[in-house]
Amino acid sequence: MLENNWSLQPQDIFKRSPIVPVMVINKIEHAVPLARALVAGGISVLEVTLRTPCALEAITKIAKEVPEALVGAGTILNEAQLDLAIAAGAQFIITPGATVELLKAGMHGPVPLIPGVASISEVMTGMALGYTHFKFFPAEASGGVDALKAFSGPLADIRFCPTGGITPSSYKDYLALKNVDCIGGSWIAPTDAMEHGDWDRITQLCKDAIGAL
Ligand SMILES: O=C(O)C(=O)C[C@H](O)[C@H](O)COP(=O)(O)O
Repeated sequence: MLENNWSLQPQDIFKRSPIVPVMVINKIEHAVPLARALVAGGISVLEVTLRTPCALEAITKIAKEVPEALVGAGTILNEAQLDLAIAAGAQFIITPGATVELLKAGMHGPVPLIPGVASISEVMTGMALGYTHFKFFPAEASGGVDALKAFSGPLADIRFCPTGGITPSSYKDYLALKNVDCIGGSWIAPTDAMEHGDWDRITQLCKDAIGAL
């Protein structure tokens, strides 16, 4: 098992916010207002997906201009992207799946990596390398709440952040599970609200979601 030398530990991320917005930022000018709207609504762990050309720049800007948030990079598929995200200022890394190469690189990196898994075997591969906190992805399509309940038997000490297909009507069911600390979702940062600059709507979505817990 490898030892990590991370600047913070995965539990610091998992325990900080029950909801992690999965952010797809199409325009760089949306990055900071979006981050501020989420923070104003009580959500301060932010995952910026590396799915758009301005994602890395968005991470850099949010890290500099919204210091009250923890900003991480999502959709990291390989070591090259891992290095770019860290250089951009990502404070944590989330991957949709996990290769052994990426798991090893993440363990040697300066910030925590949360590997994506969809099966017990994938968790076991991560555990063998020292990982204890995982993204369960795609959560709904991989068995959802029932799968995570089943995981808690053999994988008693492992924590999950389910993501993928989670909605305002299902997120509480996931958060009620004993092996779940937080969930990821895109509904909290809708593209149309960003396009219209409707930051108040995003803040309200956060307040509603957090307030209902
Ligand atoms: O790109 C990634 O690495 C991802 O993490 C994918 C996202 O987790 C899902 O797209 C979540 O989106 P929703 O299902 O709309 O909540």
